[in-house]
Amino acid sequence: MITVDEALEALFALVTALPSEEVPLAEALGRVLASDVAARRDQPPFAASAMDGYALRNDEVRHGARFEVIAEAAAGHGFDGAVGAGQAVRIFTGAPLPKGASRVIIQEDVTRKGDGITLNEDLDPKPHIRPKGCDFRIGEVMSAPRILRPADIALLASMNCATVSVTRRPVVALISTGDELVMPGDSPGPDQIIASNTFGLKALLESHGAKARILPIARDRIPSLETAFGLAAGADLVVTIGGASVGDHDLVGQVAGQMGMDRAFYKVAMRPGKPLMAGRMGAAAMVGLPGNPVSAMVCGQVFLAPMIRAMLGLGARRTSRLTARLAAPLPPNGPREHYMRARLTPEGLVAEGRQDSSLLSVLAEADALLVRPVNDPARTTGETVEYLDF
Ligand SMILES: Nc1nc2c(c(=O)[nH]1)N[C@H]1C(S)=C(S)[C@@H](COP(=O)(O)OP(=O)(O)OC[C@H]3O[C@@H](n4cnc5c(N)ncnc54)[C@H](O)[C@@H]3O)O[C@H]1N2
Ligand code: MOO
Repeated sequence: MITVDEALEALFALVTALPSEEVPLAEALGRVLASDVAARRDQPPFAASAMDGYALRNDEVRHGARFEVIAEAAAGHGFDGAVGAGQAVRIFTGAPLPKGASRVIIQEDVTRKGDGITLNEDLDPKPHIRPKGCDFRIGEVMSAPRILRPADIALLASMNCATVSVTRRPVVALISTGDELVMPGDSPGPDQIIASNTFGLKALLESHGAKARILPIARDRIPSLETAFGLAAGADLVVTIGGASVGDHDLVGQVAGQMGMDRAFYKVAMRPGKPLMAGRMGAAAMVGLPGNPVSAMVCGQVFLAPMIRAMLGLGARRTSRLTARLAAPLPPNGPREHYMRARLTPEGLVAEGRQDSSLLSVLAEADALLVRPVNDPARTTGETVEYLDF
């Protein structure tokens, strides 16, 4: 059996960064910027007032000084003339600062009478002017790769970019296998359960930037699995769920092999998730996940999410781990890396009591996967351990 790190390296070797596509800025949230973007203008493009008030010459400012208001400058409607000695321009936030002016006095600091103003005592000392280009200069770069957040979208819009080049979303085909499965909303027979893994994995993969297609459930028969693999054509990554173990009805490896899957590995020293397989199937990468619901979700987090990030051009790196103190002791770990469902409490991390890989309710309660290294000795309360945010 190979280690988790060795499996991850083998999985990275199955994928490459995908090409880019141009999308409207309004649809770019969460996408990965594929190439650097340079600002097409200065922002602001002119020195601008930061407040509502009066623009005048700074060297004339003192308590009791009087000025004649000669014009108005508003956002979108600047004043073309110049401000001379003893003159002021009524100005509003965002308006271009008129020529000759070097300070804005906020309106709270003046007394206005007709076309004249007098400066009050205790003037706000700030100039209230935003210099041209103080936010960004023409040619300044937003660098790729980068997952676009709301603030990035706002900055790109301000740079006057209407469309943006992003990495194409990886397309993942998800195939649940098993005679016992029906879709949510169907009426299960007495021996049947609901296919939950495809839905959990679709959500997980899409939260990492993939586009996931749920294919019809494949039955535990060779022609049914062949049909499912056929329907997966065109996907960048084909993921099967279940049928990966050693039972008489576990046919995924056999059928994938007959259909040309070049196997990279089978079985990883981890818990849950041991009977994991992967390889190349034509142009696509193929990963066969174990069927137990928690095993499938943990493998999704530990293996599929990093593969998606690599395809998005974000680099081939394992999911970053955080650290926390233990709020309860742990027994020694065995020969497989153990991903334990755990809760983050104010006192620290607490592993859930029940760790059976069928228990989705325990997974949904958990907010962390506590990582126990191979043969980790017993741990006491207060020791620092690693975990994945879940
Ligand atoms: N003799 C052995 N038996 C098993 C071993 C072993 O080493 N020797 N490994 C165990 C481990 S660990 C796992 S994990 C499972 C993996 O088995 P499969 O990948 O073949 O999965 P299935 O048998 O098809 O299903 C297991 C379990 O999960 C349920 N399931 C399957 N697909 C879904 C789905 N899409 N949604 C919800 N639930 C699903 C299925 O009904 C079974 O209950 O093998 C152990 N056995
Ligand atoms: O690996 Mo199985 O995935 O332990 O339940």
